[in-house]
Amino acid sequence: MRLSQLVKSVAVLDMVGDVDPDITGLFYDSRKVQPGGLFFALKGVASDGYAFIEVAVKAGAVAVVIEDDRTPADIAWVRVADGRLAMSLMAAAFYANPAAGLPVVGITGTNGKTTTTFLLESIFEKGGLPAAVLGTVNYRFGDLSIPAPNTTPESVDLQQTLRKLVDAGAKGIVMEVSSHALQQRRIDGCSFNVGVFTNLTRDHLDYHLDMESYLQSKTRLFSELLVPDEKKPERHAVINTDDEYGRRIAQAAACPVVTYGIEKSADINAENVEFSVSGISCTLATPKGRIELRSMLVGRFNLYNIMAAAGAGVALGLPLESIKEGLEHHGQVPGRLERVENALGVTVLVDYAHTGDALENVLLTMTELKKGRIITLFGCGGDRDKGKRPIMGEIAGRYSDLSIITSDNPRTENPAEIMAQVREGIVRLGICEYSSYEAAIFQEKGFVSIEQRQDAIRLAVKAARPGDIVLLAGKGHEDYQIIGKEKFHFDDREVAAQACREKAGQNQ
Ligand SMILES: CC(=O)N[C@H]1[C@@H](OP(=O)(O)OP(=O)(O)OC[C@H]2O[C@@H](n3ccc(=O)[nH]c3=O)[C@H](O)[C@@H]2O)O[C@H](CO)[C@@H](O)[C@@H]1O[C@H](C)C(=O)N[C@@H](C)C(=O)N[C@H](CCC(=O)O)C(=O)O
Ligand SMILES: Nc1ncnc2c1ncn2[C@@H]1O[C@H](COP(=O)(O)OP(=O)(O)OP(=O)(O)O)[C@@H](O)[C@H]1O
Ligand SMILES: N[C@H](CCC[C@H](N)C(=O)O)C(=O)O
Ligand SMILES: [Mg+2]
Repeated sequence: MRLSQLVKSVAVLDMVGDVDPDITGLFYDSRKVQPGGLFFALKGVASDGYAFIEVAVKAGAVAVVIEDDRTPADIAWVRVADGRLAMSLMAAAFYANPAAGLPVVGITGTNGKTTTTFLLESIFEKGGLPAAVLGTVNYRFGDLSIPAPNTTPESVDLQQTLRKLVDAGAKGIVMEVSSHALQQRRIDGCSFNVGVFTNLTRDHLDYHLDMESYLQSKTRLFSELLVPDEKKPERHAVINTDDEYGRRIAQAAACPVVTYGIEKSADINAENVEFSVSGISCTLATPKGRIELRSMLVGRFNLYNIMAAAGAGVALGLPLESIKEGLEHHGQVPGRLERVENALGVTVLVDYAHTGDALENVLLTMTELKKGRIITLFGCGGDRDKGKRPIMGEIAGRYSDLSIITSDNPRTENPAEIMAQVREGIVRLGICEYSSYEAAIFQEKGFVSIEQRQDAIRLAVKAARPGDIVLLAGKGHEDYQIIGKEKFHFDDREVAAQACREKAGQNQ
């Protein structure tokens, strides 16, 4: 595609170059530029992309997009006010707007996005619209599964992936929209039909700095990206109005809002709710009618996810029967309260709770359902929000009989320091600290710190008695551990299964 054609999709401030090069690819990282590429020189947190123009040109870039007053020599360039926005719009144009003609649902919020995408994928399927799904676990459609380095990919990768999945036959798109993606305009080239808000609680304050800024980035989806237009005149916001931030977002929405909630009266409410170890049964009252539902998902927080998915289905005008079937017959959401089968009589669950709110919700559910004791193992990721560490420590300590602090993905931080910050939260409860030997035979409420996650999981299994719940939190579906800048294979489910087999073998 010619550069002049590509720039039609953006507001150009200035443009220089005697030729109109044919652009064969879009790149935002000089290290990945291919000959014929258009390079976007973006100002980032860690570096300024302008500094890499020379490298990009050497690698074959034929034009650059810049967002400041400097002017590169000997290369065609385009100046725009916001490079990331321009990149999103150009990427959509370059890949022939894969999302334009399809129903597209974007889900945002601190917790519950991945779970809700799985429910919606199932609803779309039952409604005869097999959907492409992009989120934390992977980017997928049918047999195609692409690894997901980020929950929401950078705009160029997003549009390229959507093109691939739509060409493979996807009839709808369901995607998680992270606050980073909203802030960085990764999704501005996508035309959404429905936006879903799940909830907002503390996370990512390393990046957003405070809750107001975090809220503002989430709000963009509803106030700026769901404005009805001639291409998509029917757009809807589906919002959890039990959440105080949800109520504020509903007021800022640029399109009709479908509200849902358990506590407050909303367009979608749940009646006759029964929670048990085997799932949730309830009647969903929706503007289109009632749905009698039996879900295999466990816990009150999952009822919110069910209502979010039902709300999106209703907003899209899908038949109630498809919504019911989709919600009742979906696969296991990987690493979300995923059971590790064992012969010990212990309920071993792997879960992705990596925020205080998620951990509290899961532990409240466990507290309601428990027959024995609760053993919780978790850590906190490095190079991420430090403030949530003691909060998570305190929550684990409050609800668990034994808390095991361990390493998550330490990244470039020292795991022992991260664990010490988690420990501060538990210590303030005055709970007894055990050695690993004492923890294995614990009688009283206590906690222990074990840095190697594998050893920590073995200890959790060793300490468990029949009837106990072992919750392995924070890494969910992840099959790796990031230490320094390297990724090593690590899967809580595999390690726990092995530990259970070993213990069962010793018991015989
Ligand atoms: C904090 C954050 O979101 N950072 C993203 C951001 O980086 P940045 O703007 O700071 O980039 P930078 O490193 O300063 O570099 C500036 C520019 O120079 C370029 N560059 C850099 C070096 C070089 O040699 N050549 C070159 O061209 C970079 O590619 C970039 O375009 O833009 C980069 C390019 O798109 C992203 O790769 C990067 O994501 C990093 C890897 C990341 O870890 N992001 C996480 C926090 C994230 O996005 N998470 C969310 C939420 C997860 C959830 O809770 O579900 C997600 O959607 O996954
Ligand atoms: N609606 C909810 N409210 C609070 N906690 C939830 C909710 N749904 C799930 N959780 C908890 O949060 C964890 C993460 O859930 P899920 O992966 O669905 O969220 P997410 O928003 O996709 O997270 P991420 O930001 O990491 O992508 C779950 O493992 C569970 O512990
Ligand atoms: N998408 C989340 C995942 C956190 C998972 C946890 N295991 C960690 O590495 O911190 C994030 O980037 O904050
Ligand atoms: Mg997710």
